[in-house]
Amino acid sequence: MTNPLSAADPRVRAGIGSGLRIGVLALQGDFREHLRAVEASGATGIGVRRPAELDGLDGLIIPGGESTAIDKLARAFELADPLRKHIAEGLPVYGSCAGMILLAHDIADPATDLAGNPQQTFGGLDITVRRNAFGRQRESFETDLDFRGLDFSATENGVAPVHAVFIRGPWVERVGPGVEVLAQVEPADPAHASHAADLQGTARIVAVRSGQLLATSFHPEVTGEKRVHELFIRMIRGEA
Ligand SMILES: NC(=O)CC[C@H](N)C(=O)O
Repeated sequence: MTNPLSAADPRVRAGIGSGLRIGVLALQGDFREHLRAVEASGATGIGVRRPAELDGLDGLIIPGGESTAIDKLARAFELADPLRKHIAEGLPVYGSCAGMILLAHDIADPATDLAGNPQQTFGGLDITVRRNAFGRQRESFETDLDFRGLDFSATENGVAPVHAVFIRGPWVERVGPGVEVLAQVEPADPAHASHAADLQGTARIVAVRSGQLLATSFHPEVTGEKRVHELFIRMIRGEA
């Protein structure tokens, strides 16, 4: 439980991320949008392409994009193993979409390369994800979600509505012990269908947290939604 910052708190005036160094893995995908969101919070945003750039970070964001490409590039740039080490040592990490896939322990349907080797992840989050899960016909859609822990004015883990944009996003098929579910897409009531996802009547998990790791299937960085990055910053600060 956290207390909302009072208006007198210098962090409110300076931006809640002020004084933090937050890296964004900048190999492929929409890292520029995340860097913008980080800078908007008052933190210093650092594009990470080399292992040495992981040192001294307060947190790291793995952006949306293509998880197979980010995996290959991370290995080619010799970032994958140092990143696994930092995650194991407790570096706070937020992954959106492809970033969620890269934080997952398991992929239900991993892509394989030409030699038949399955794509790899950095891991850290005890979840199984399914890629491109929301149906072939209309893989991208928008919907409103109830997101736990975003209403910082509430005393207990306040739920707040979030407008979420999904772009060929994954869903979470399994959560291990200690993984908290923060948001799900509910099957649309056909009378009030607000999204095109074919959920076959089953709610699907699209946001999770475990310790210092946060992941969403959707992209707050493209809608100007600041509260998910704010939650991540509060996690870094030990306030959420
Ligand atoms: N917008 C995204 O990040 C899409 C993720 C992509 N479908 C993947 O498997 O990596």
